[in-house]
Amino acid sequence: MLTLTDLGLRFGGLTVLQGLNLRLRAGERVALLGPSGCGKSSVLRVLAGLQAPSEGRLAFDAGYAPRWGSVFQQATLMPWARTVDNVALPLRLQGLGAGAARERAAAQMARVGLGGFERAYAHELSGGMQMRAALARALVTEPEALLLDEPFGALDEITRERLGQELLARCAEQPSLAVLLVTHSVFEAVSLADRIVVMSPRPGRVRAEIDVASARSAEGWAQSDAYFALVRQAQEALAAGMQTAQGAAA
Ligand SMILES: Nc1ncnc2c1ncn2[C@@H]1O[C@H](COP(=O)(O)OP(=O)(O)OP(=O)(O)O)[C@@H](O)[C@H]1O
Repeated sequence: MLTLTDLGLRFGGLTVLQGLNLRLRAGERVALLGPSGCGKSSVLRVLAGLQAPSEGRLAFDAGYAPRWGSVFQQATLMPWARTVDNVALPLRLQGLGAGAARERAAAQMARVGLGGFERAYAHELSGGMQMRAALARALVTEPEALLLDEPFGALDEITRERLGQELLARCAEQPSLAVLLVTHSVFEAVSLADRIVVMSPRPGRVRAEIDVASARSAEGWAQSDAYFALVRQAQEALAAGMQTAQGAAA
């Protein structure tokens, strides 16, 4: 779907990303894992076109227009608008009429388990429901890929787990949907991703790639030995990156 080659990003004297290479294929879920401040969100902002890279190249494969849906840690719903109008916003921005946009937004809300809450305001929804609304808003334009920046980070453990499983179910329904997920949780990465990209501390580059898809089992994955082996592998890759950085700074 897309390739990032030798991506570099600088803000004044601060080098955030350097020589970062990343490939995302259609239908693939990739988790970006790395220490705080290593530039994970910056990678997403470059992909979403919100941030111009200082160097390197972003190339889309033939046939793919860069159509993204994004969800961030905060649901960022407009507090004065009903949920259906929040979800309909990207369609309205594309020029769709209010009636048609609301109809598609309501259908999308039903798909994420928010049927019946179309007229609710954000303060009437729980944190998990607000995140569902943000997911519906990201999916309402039927994007080819989702950019998820710690979307479940502010939720309680059970809601987080449930929304993760719902995301997997959604991906199974739409097999071509690609997902790039920024997370701090190695458990979440191994639970949800096909491939984990571990970044080094700033300047961020790819330190290790861990293949999850070929080890994943359909049943009881999160209780399996293979799951815990991959969790350990991801933890070790993260820790090794930190040690290298501390060594370099010493
Ligand atoms: N617009 C900006 N101007 C200046 N510095 C910036 C800008 N955007 C990001 N940075 C800096 O780039 C670095 C990486 O930020 P980024 O948010 O991408 O990291 P992250 O890995 O997502 O962090 P976290 O895991 O804590 O969310 C940080 O030091 C941040 O202060």
